[in-house]
Amino acid sequence: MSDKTGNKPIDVAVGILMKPNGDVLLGQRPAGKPYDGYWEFPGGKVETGEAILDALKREFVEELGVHILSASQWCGVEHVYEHAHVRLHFFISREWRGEPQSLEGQAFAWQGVVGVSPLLPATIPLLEWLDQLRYP
Ligand SMILES: Nc1nc2c([nH]c(=O)n2[C@H]2C[C@H](O)[C@@H](COP(=O)(O)OP(=O)(O)OP(=O)(O)O)O2)c(=O)[nH]1
Repeated sequence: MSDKTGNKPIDVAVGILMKPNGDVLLGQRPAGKPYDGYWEFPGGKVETGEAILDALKREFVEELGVHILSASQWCGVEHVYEHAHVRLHFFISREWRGEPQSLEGQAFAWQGVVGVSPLLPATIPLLEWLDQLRYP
């Protein structure tokens, strides 16, 4: 659905790398992007004609040098920011190759109970759902 300004949502592929102990990887948005300094799960915009899972894999290679081997689609969240109307497609991956590297100069952190802040507003509700999944 378009928002009240008539803008179509932008699809964003987002990945939650999850270790066997439940720890998940978060990254900090680099300077120059909207909401720089905020924490998020790694990912980025889906390009025209690109499958969402392909976008996820591409973003992880570009940002972190990580090759996602498998990922399952988890949930979708739509959010209207002042800079964009986004439709976030969250995936959970437990299988990847490579250690995350900071290829875009961003900080990242493995977290159990998430303690980094601030988080992107649309991502905040996900944490409670994620904890229900990780710590039933
Ligand atoms: N990666 C990611 N993006 C999120 C999350 N939560 C959330 O609201 N977003 C929003 C912020 C941005 O508006 C959008 C992602 O776009 P982006 O600008 O980071 O994507 P990109 O890396 O493709 O950027 P660029 O090519 O335009 O530089 O999704 C999240 O947890 N992870």
